[in-house]
Amino acid sequence: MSNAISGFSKLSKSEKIEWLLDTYFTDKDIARKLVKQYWNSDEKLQKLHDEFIENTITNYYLPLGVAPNFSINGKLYTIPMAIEESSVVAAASKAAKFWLKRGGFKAEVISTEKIGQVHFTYDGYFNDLASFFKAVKPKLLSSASDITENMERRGGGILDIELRNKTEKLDDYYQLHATFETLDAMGANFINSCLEQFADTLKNEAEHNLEGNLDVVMSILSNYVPNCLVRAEVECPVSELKSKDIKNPEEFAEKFKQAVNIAEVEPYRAVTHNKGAMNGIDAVILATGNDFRAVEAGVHAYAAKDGQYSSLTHCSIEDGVFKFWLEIPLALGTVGGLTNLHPLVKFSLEMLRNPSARDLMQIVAVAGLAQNFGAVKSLTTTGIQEGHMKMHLMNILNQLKATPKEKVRLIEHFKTNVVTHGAVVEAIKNLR
Ligand SMILES: CC(C)(COP(=O)([O-])OP(=O)([O-])OC[C@H]1O[C@@H](n2cnc3c(N)ncnc32)[C@H](O)[C@@H]1OP(=O)([O-])[O-])[C@@H](O)C(=O)NCCC(=O)NCCSC(=O)C[C@@](C)(O)CC(=O)[O-]
Ligand SMILES: NC(=O)C1=CN([C@@H]2O[C@H](COP(=O)(O)OP(=O)(O)OC[C@H]3O[C@@H](n4cnc5c(N)ncnc54)[C@H](O)[C@@H]3O)[C@@H](O)[C@H]2O)C=CC1
Repeated sequence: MSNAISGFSKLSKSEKIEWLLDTYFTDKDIARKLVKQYWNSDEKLQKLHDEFIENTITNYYLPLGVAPNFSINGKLYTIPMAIEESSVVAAASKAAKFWLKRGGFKAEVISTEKIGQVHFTYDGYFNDLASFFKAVKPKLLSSASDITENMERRGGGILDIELRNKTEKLDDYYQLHATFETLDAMGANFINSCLEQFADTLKNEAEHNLEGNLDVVMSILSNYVPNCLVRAEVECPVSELKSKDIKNPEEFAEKFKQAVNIAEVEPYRAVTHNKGAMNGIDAVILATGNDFRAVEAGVHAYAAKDGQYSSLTHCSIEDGVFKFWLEIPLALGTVGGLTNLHPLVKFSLEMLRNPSARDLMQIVAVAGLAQNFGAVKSLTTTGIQEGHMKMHLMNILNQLKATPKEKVRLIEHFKTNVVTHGAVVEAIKNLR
């Protein structure tokens, strides 16, 4: 415990860095130089980034790539993607180009309801609590009117509050289960403020008008939003699947469907299958300044909604038509959070023509579907390594500190040779 420190948060940025260097690094000059190398030379811009979180010491770069040629409901988009993994942007771009010639992507928002809960305990009779809730519900709603005024003016606000009896799961456990429409905001802060107000009102009213003890445990939105759903899909006649990598479209369609069916019934495969979709989803979520932890948690809960973790995408072949679709819950914002603060987020949103939250839900779902299509297409044709390792080659060359000249020679060499880590090591050895 000799590294424990009290009052770290109160130190200045430089003091924090010096403490880190003294405590953990052998070559402090190199470590200090690295940390400072990532500072933006524009001090105002750096300060903006410093203030996003706490104890900031420097910036952590992720590449921002773009995938062009996405036709979504007849409109063309170039989709921004912030991600560290090679081949994801290439796969998205390739899938976009593939479907551009086959009718493009269709997407629709099914619902936009957000959820929040006040979790509380009550040791009296349920019937008493139910009558009390009925009487107090208008007060719960009106007590939050200061918070909801602006949202209501925009057409959103609180949709409903229900009392839920959870005592079969846990002694004395009840909830106020509230639903919200938060329009272009993800809504976490709005919902949490409403919930905390409900909790105060509930507690105060219970003290005077309810027999027994009512205790509020916590008030928080849920990141599980099964009624904030978006669907994206592609379809075309099986015969039109024919392309550079698909010589026999009927065989491809059957095998692709089989791969999706496997992910529907086999959790080990479903997790990896969905990871492929999340490659696209997370990259757009990050580029547009949304909360990827919230999205990840909610999407995976949805994938397990029927009691077993399963595929987020589905496939059918009916009457010679291949159809592939994805349905996911997404609580996104195009206002609030980081969206109006991070200059690259603003840039990304402008590139997407300043979408509403509903538009962004569709774009993100399409990115997920495209990514999953690209991965499963590779898996069921060439195998994943061929394309992925082709894209990963530059990372291996950089790891091996290849010179610019060596890179040119080896990129040429691997146009006709299979990329594996061993093969690249061998080839660079032969050159040197
Ligand atoms: C990697 C490709 C696209 C190569 O595919 P290819 O056929 O070698 O590409 P190409 O050189 O013929 O180019 C065709 C198009 O692909 C795109 N493309 C091609 N190269 C680039 C590039 N350098 N930069 C940007 N875009 C690129 C681009 O759209 C290009 O068109 P163009 O721009 O020339 O008009 C293909 O093999 C592929 O889609 N592979 C799938 C890769 C993948 O899914 N990667 C994710 C990481 S693996 C993983 O995490 C998930 C997984 C697989 O486990 C999920 C699962 O199991 O389901
Ligand atoms: N469990 C979770 O997911 C939690 C997430 N968070 C964080 O909360 C943030 C998101 O919260 P928000 O309340 O969305 O952001 P926010 O607190 O920045 O509020 C956005 C506000 O924008 C205003 N607004 C302007 N135009 C609007 C429009 N057209 N539609 C809707 N609202 C409009 C509204 O007053 C709205 O409340 C994210 O950064 C997230 O990481 C915070 C707590 C918990």
